[in-house]
Amino acid sequence: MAAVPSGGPGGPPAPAGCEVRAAAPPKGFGLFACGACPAYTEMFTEEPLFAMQHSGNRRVVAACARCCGFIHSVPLQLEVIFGESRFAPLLAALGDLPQRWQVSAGEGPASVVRCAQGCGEIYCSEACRDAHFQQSHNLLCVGPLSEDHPLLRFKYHALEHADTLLLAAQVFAFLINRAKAAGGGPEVTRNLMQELLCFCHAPFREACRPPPGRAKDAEFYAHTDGLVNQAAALLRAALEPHAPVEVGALFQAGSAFFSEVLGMFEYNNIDLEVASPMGQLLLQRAKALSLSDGQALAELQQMEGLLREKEWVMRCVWGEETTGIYGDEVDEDSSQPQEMDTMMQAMEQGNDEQVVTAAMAHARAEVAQMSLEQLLQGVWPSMHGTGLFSSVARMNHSCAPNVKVTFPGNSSRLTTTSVLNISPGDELCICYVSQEADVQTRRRRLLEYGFTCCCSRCLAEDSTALRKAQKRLK
Ligand SMILES: C[S@@+](CC[C@H](N)C(=O)[O-])C[C@H]1O[C@@H](n2cnc3c(N)ncnc32)[C@H](O)[C@@H]1O
Repeated sequence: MAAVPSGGPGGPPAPAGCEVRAAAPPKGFGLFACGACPAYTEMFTEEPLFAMQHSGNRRVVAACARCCGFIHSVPLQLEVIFGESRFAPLLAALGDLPQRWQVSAGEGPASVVRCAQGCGEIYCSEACRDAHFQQSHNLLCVGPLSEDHPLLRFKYHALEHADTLLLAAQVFAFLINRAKAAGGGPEVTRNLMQELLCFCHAPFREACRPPPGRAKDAEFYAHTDGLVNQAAALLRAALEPHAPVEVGALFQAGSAFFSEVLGMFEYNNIDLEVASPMGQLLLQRAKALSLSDGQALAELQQMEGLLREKEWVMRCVWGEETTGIYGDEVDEDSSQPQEMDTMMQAMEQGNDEQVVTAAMAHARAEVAQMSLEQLLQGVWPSMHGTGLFSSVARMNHSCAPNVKVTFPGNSSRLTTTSVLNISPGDELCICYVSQEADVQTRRRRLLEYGFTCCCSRCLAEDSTALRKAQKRLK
């Protein structure tokens, strides 16, 4: 595979009050504060360059394909969570309650905008639909295509292997659209590729992590190379008829640039998490219902039945695919998603049916014990996805960070907030992993970003651990 130079300066300008410059080796570039900023102050907000909802999360949340916000439709959100046919009677029994809950919450009537070409993508507004179409969807919509079209085959390949292949396709479609808007041609395309390469640090084979227990051996490299080459060939075949010259430039070095873009999403991605409005909406409605009114009581009972079923679904069907929290990243103390994964795996493999049935019955019994108040406080699934943000992509890691990233609105727009007092010239750092984890766990997880953390907290905790171990040996 031909080499593609990557990393380095460039990219979009830094947000006001910040600058991108070289950080202390071996960190590469970093984002630095130009002025002082007191702790717990909002610093800047940022839209992603590229973002998408995890494909597994689409099973429980109806989110806008462009802004990743929850679609404003209580009926649709319930249809998605209770999508299996066994829940059809439950939804039918609700009648028009979901629409009434929507309106009573002051949300206005439910509104879902669909892709005009019938591919199934949904949006929160026409503005989002049109912007998405202009950015990349015009080249990636599968609505009008036949089953054997390379784009459909690419999408099946991506769904089977990695969501980030779909994000890489967004990047390629975006670059083609931008190149054409700027007059087109190989030179324009190469310049745009160069802008993106400042966020790339390694090809996919280097940046990706193997499944648990699997070494990065020759067989693993052959497997990942094969996966990337196959995806690149399908994407090239799908895009080439639209823009042969620009696509020629994107694939000039075979699948090398595609692989760099995939590697970029391994090292640079930010986990998107947008909280569900459903819990709050139903809580408000429940508070508004007067218990003295017979009709209101009936509505409350229906709501209670629905919430009980939702709790059961969440206990039985939630796994890492839907939460977007994968393997190692699950906090040691939150065992639920892992339990559910084990259960789902057992179900999928068709073995140990009794264990699964017993676990589901156990979940049912637990949920039956919950009071209405507990049910109303229960968590609804969040939108989980992945995004690339140009400024945050320049922020290095610290185990004692001075900045945190949140998604306070109903969209993928992130907000950065200082968590310590910041002085002019300070490097702005976030924590890439769980701050609560011990030094060994943090180091292991950070290896997935291609480095060993040597921050002062790690060094202090490491030497304490070493001293304790030495004492035990004495
Ligand atoms: C999101 S990027 C951060 C910006 C990057 N340094 C640059 O030059 O564009 C993540 C990459 O930065 C490097 N990095 C981040 N924090 C680091 C740290 N504390 N020590 C060493 N390298 C770090 C690693 O190469 C990591 O894969």
